[in-house]
Amino acid sequence: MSESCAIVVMGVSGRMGRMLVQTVQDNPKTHLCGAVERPGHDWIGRDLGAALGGAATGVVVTDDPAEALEGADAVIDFTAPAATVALAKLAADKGVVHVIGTTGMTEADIAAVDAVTDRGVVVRAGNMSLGVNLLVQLTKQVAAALDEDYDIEVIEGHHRHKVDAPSGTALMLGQAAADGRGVDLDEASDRGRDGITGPRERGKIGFHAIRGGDIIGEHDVLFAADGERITLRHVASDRSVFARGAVKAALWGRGKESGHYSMLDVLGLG
Ligand SMILES: NC(=O)C1=CN([C@@H]2O[C@H](COP(=O)(O)OP(=O)(O)OC[C@H]3O[C@@H](n4cnc5c(N)ncnc54)[C@H](OP(=O)(O)O)[C@@H]3O)[C@@H](O)[C@H]2O)C=CC1
Ligand SMILES: O=C(O)C1=N[C@H](C(=O)O)C[C@H](O)C1
Repeated sequence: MSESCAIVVMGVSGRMGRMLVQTVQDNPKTHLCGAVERPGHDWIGRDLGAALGGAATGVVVTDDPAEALEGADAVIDFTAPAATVALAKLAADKGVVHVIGTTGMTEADIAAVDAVTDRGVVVRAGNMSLGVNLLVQLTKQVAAALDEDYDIEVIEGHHRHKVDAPSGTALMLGQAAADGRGVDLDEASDRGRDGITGPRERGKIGFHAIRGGDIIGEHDVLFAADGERITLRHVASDRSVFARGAVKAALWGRGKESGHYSMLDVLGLG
């Protein structure tokens, strides 16, 4: 294993892709060895540095993940579910750690990723920031301490370009609340009320999504009872928190036994 971790960034022109390039380049323990965009993208065949409007990096953007993964230690993937599912098999077959930040994945998508973890190392989380992963643990603790007199609502806000709801983070927080309370999230979920909904059903975990402007990512978990409310809140003010977590996951995953890991494993919070 070489000293510096060789990392490929998938979806390199995206909001997270650009932030990941900078974070990988700034980290003394990592270097960028590949950059991938979807077929037809106008960056294909160009030097990544030049495409980003700076100095040449020697890394040429490709639409062929197999080519990019040659000699890589890890690939960091914040793209879209179909791209992530296809990449999971390739990364596992090539022995490359697959760090997945992509959200909006269906149960079938997650099962497809899970299927490669007999031979591949996957680290997947709907949010890679330290703060949110701590909030997940706090949410579980608070939900375990309170009974159903405390109504739980997860409220999230993101930029206008986000395509999935509830956010991956909201689902992590909802799962933590359900785990703390000892209930099944699928049965307890109440998503996006609208119309004559009737009174709130006891024990439900509500989800609400705000979309607007350039909000990077805001999550509240509300515990509301008669006479008092508790709100647990995380606000991301810079995408670097996600990128730093992803790079940490790539470094952590090197040399690990095959398996499907989360950021709680990486951060030692599991
Ligand atoms: N887990 C976490 O901590 C975080 C997760 N996310 C998640 O990451 C994902 C990306 O977010 P964001 O960066 O804002 O989105 P963007 O749309 O800005 O970026 C996604 C990039 O992936 C590219 N892409 C899509 N399909 C492919 C493919 N087959 N091969 C290569 N590249 C592809 C897109 O290209 P094109 O636009 O040309 O299709 C785009 O450049 C979302 O699911 C988001 O929820 C975001 C932040 C933090
Ligand atoms: O799409 C985003 O931007 C983000 N997505 C993740 C999510 O779905 O929770 C994480 C972060 O909140 C930003």
